[in-house]
Amino acid sequence: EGTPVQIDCDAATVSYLGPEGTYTQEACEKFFDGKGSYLPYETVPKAVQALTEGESNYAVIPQENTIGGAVIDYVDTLIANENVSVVGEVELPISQNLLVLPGTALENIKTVYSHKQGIAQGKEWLAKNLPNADVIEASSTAEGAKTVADGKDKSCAAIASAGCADVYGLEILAAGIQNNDKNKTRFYVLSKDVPATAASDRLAFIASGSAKDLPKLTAEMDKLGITLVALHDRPEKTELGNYHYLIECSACSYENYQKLTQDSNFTFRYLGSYSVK
Ligand SMILES: O=C(O)C(=O)Cc1ccccc1
Repeated sequence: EGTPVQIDCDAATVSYLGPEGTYTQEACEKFFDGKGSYLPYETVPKAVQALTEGESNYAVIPQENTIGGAVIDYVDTLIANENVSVVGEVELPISQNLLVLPGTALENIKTVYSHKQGIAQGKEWLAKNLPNADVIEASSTAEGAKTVADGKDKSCAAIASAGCADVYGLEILAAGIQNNDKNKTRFYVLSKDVPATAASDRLAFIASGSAKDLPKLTAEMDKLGITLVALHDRPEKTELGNYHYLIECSACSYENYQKLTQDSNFTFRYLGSYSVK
């Protein structure tokens, strides 16, 4: 029942947060089986803009991390781009590393670069091992690694993937420095296609309106046997107490989603029904 997600990996042109070596690139390769072509962009909004303007036919964006939580800027990007749908999800285990120029010792390091999520994930390790280092936010983990490589300054290090060591000619000074061994990031695969409705692993939508209407919605979900997987609130920017709720569920048919929308004070935007890789 309903339209399923259809993806031709060979024909996929995928925009993502670059440069080469980001975790998002790993997510792209996992989802599209290493097929298709990948176009790196400086920021997530630019990668999504590439999709909406037709430079790519998919965009992959980080959405939530075990340690850092929702990447709120990227949730906002999804909310702001009203004509994109979610066609897939990737869950990627994340292991963080401290990358340096070859021959750098821990004592040399004064500055550490990473993406906001990489900084959150390495926080405990940094507090213990480099308590006096300045931590500087980069647009991505790979951008931080590239900054260290290009700068040729042995007082600098980056928190990034092991793959970035190869890409940028850096050395792994410490491996597995994330605070938690179960560290994972969830990524969304976006498209401009009409959202699929056939039953799948997950179903996502945005409910916009007042917080006071949320208990009724979740009670209704419970009654229909729908499992809540994640719920993120972002301000609707109208008045305090009004939100866009990004809601992801499992065990939810499109028919049951439609039941939720009936007789509710929220405004709904359906994002799609899709599988998790
Ligand atoms: O900066 C990256 O490599 C990203 O893809 C964003 C990110 C950063 C840290 C963990 C997961 C995703």
